[in-house]
Amino acid sequence: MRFVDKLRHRWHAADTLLCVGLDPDPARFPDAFVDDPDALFNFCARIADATAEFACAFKPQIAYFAAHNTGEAQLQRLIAHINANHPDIPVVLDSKRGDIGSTAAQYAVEAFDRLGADAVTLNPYMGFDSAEPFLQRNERGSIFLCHTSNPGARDFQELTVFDESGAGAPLYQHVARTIADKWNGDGNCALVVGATFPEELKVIRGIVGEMPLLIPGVGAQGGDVEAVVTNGKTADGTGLMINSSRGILYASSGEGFAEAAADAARELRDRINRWR
Ligand SMILES: O=c1ccn([C@@H]2O[C@H](COP(=O)(O)O)[C@@H](O)[C@H]2O)c(=O)[nH]1
Repeated sequence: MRFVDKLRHRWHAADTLLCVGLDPDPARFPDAFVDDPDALFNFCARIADATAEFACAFKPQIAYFAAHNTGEAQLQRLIAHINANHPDIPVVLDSKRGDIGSTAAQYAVEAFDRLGADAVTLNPYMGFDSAEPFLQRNERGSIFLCHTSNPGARDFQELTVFDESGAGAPLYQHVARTIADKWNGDGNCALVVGATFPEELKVIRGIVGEMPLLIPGVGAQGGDVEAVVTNGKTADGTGLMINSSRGILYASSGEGFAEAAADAARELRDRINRWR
């Protein structure tokens, strides 16, 4: 099934807009994982199984795996585990790729063929030819950075740029408009918008119509759930993958870590649904 269809189906079937982020940091694992060579996989698989009923998507962040010798093999195994055991839940690989076309083609193979992700996060900075190898895989999702959640997002993303007609607008709005109008011919695009910028989120929703938005920044980064849902939802009360990673993964460092993660996921799912 196409990524966008899988996501839409999941929003409605499970009544959730929560994306569970998988950012495994061994320094924060419960003691039971200390001597486990497959700790990244085992920890994340337990979290995924415990939180699946509350999730519209899972988002593994590649850096937390690639930082370790056997990490990418464990990531591959984790995505295979999710695809086998939770086939209705799309996997978004957060790798923020972007390079010249020939190299981008290899990154597309990495994300979709080797790792088996349904969608991937991409940096649009290098332009259309850098995105094309991903866009051509139109059964998969291409999720472009638009307005990120970090304080430094302002450094470039809010600078005024001028298009060919001479009209000026902040760069993030130009990115949103270009992707919605020119890159999304197959309906397989989505955007990353930080929860920490709810006013900008409202503007972006106005530009992109029903396009799915991946929203990191609630939980540990302090984004406000009410503002995110109110400003970002579509007319039918969906349109969002609201991500929380550390707030769910490390809800407890004790033996009951998976149950604590499930409680945190349920609580956030419910808090999101209150404002839909
Ligand atoms: O603008 C962005 C884009 C991506 N991220 C990623 O999302 C998660 C957030 O983790 P929390 O623990 O919920 O803060 C993480 O993987 C980031 O790399 C982002 O935060 N902001």
